Amino acid sequence: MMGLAAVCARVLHVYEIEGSRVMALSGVDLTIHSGEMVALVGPSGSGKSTLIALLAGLMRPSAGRITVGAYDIGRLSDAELSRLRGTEIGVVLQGSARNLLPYVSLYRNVWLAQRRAAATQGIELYDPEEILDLVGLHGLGRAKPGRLTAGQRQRAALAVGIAASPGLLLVDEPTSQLDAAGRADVLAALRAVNTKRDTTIVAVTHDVDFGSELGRVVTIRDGRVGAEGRDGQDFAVLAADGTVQLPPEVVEGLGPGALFLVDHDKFTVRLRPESGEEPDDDDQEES
Ligand SMILES: Nc1ncnc2c1ncn2[C@@H]1O[C@H](COP(=O)(O)OP(=O)(O)OP(=O)(O)O)[C@@H](O)[C@H]1O
Repeated sequence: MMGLAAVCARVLHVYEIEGSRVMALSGVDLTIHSGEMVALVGPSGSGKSTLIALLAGLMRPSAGRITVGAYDIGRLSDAELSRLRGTEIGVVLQGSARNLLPYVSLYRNVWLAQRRAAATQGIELYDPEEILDLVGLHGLGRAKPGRLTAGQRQRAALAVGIAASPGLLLVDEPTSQLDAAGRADVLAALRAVNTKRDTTIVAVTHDVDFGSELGRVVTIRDGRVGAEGRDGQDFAVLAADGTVQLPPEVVEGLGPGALFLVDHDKFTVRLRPESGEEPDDDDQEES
């Protein structure tokens, strides 16, 4: 299946527990293109898991819109969401054990995950051995999860996640508790899935180095898209309501109340020069 795009538009999510409300997401605007690999990073409690659960259709947003491919997640029934998760959207939960049945072989784990998709017409299924090869577990089809290293188990969890050839693969903390070699193997497996199957991949991670290896790094801060990293550079992101978050250290450096010059003709914004600072050529032209 072709990679699925995912679009979040002004997404809000509120949890209600015992009469109190927690605003977990407060206006997420994010477009993930078909075939992209994206890391979601950010401080604990910033809303990453909430966002991935919404993309997986495990919950519906309190407000705003989430589309995955042609599906509007907020408008689907529970049964439709459940079907989507077993087929077009693959989900790998945090902790490989939660994705694997311990008492059957890897081959059987992948095969069982394919059963539901097999009943849905038009989905191309690969042989479980081929899927295990893709994530670097060649020859381990007969092994049970308990015999594997932590890194191999995580890749087996990925194999189960892609068993039904999803267009979007969502992975929560794929490298937690892995050593450097295990992390490199998981990265290679994700890259193989992305390039050979064109699967769109979104991974939540606390591991910033791993995240930057995926290419596009989206920082979630206080329930919103706080920043983006691409090719080693950091970018601030304009939200649909016109706000831009800056990293806390930049806010501290500039000081609250710092002014930005808005050029309405050029649709540009830049930091107002300090008084006494030489204006640049542009400023002279304009004055
Ligand atoms: N089921 C829930 N009920 C109530 N509040 C919740 C629930 N799940 C998350 N929250 C709250 O929503 C906010 C966002 O949590 P979330 O788990 O999405 O953040 P996170 O960035 O994934 O954090 P972590 O990196 O620690 O996993 C936090 O304030 C959290 O306490």
